[in-house]
Amino acid sequence: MAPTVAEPFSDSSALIDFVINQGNGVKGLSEMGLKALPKQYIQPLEERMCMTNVQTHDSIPIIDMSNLDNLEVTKSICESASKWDFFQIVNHDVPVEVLENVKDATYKFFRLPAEVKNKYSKEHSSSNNMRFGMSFTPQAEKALEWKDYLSLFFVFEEEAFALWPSVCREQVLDYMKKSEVVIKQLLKVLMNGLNLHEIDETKELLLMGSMRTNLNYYPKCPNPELTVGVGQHFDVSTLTILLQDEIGGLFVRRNEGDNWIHVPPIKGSLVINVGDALQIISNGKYRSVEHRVVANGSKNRISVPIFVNPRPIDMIGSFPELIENGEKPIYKQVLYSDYVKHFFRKAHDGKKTVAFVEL
Ligand SMILES: COc1cc(/C=C/C(=O)SCCNC(=O)CCNC(=O)[C@H](O)C(C)(C)COP(=O)(O)OP(=O)(O)OC[C@H]2O[C@@H](n3cnc4c(N)ncnc43)[C@H](O)[C@@H]2OP(=O)(O)O)ccc1O
Ligand SMILES: O=C(O)CCC(=O)C(=O)O
Ligand SMILES: [Fe+2]
Repeated sequence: MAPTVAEPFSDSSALIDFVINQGNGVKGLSEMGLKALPKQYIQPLEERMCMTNVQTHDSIPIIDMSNLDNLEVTKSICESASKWDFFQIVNHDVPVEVLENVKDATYKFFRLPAEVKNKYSKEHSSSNNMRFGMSFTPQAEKALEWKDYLSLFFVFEEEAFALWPSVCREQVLDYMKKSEVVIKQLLKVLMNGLNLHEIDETKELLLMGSMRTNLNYYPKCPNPELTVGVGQHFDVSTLTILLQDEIGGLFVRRNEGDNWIHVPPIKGSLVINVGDALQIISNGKYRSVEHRVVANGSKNRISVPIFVNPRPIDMIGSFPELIENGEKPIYKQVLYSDYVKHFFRKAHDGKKTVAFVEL
């Protein structure tokens, strides 16, 4: 009789226990040297990336931020945001050293023992503002995503210094602080592009009143073509500022049915995308854009998005100044935390969360 290959886990609950409850994550699974992808991660065909749907002759814009006083530059930011919704910036004000430090800190966090990382899980975290987890919303997903993350919601510095993991807190705080300058520049340019020249305190809070930084870790995967790193989704932020490493694997598409476009890693660049909150605030003039991450068969990948958001307590809706004469608001007013909870309640299914507030 042919020898049988021993399954590493007796059943599904043993795998969930190892990955989620004990905090080993998919990183723990990957490091076991599995020869095949566990069935819990096998995505239905429609969720997998099909390489024949990738467009190779187009690329997203790359904007040099070194001369923001130049009208051509601000025009290209607004055009990139409204035509592409996704672009990369280079020569921005976030020092390369800050970016390298936060990438190193991400590796340091994920290399911690499972029991240390698990102190930040939903069940054990001392604050709702820090969460170590796997996949996106495992309780709602038919198939899990091949990703671990640490999510850090910034409330104030004292809390971050007291509670965030010591291996990454200073680096994340520095990355957020330095990025804030760039975020303000981008939002100012984008609002100017819609003829809104005065961003008062109330508007600034609606545009960038809260920030969440996620550290994403996508371990190498035995059968990358059968699963996803992150499924097709739209961010719920106003803007997302994303630092990716040199591995690649992030894809975007503007419209359902379009081919996917790869976002190539460029050293020192930051990837910018519009999220749902800016779509709502601008009454659809800037649009959030669908994106996804594929799994990788030979390399681990990390990324560090900063989600720039309204505050959870804010009611959001289109800015009256951005609704031109005769135009009607497309979206209902919504409490931002209700919007985000709605996003987190359902799996990544490629459906637009913004439909939740369409009038
Ligand atoms: C993880 O993989 C991801 C994540 C993403 C994220 C994309 C974004 O655009 S994130 C930007 C989100 N915006 C904000 O965080 C700012 C506003 N924040 C809030 O409104 C609140 O902090 C809150 C997120 C709604 C949490 O409020 P709270 O009152 O504490 O509500 P809970 O009951 O604790 O949570 C509700 C529900 O959401 C789940 N959840 C909460 N935080 C996270 C998190 N950081 N990551 C994942 N899931 C989270 C929580 O489990 C609750 O679900 P239950 O089923 O347990 O009820 C894009 C792509 C990815 O793959
Ligand atoms: O890892 C990436 O490149 C993108 C991650 C992402 O889309 C997200 O965390 O919302
Ligand atoms: Fe995203």
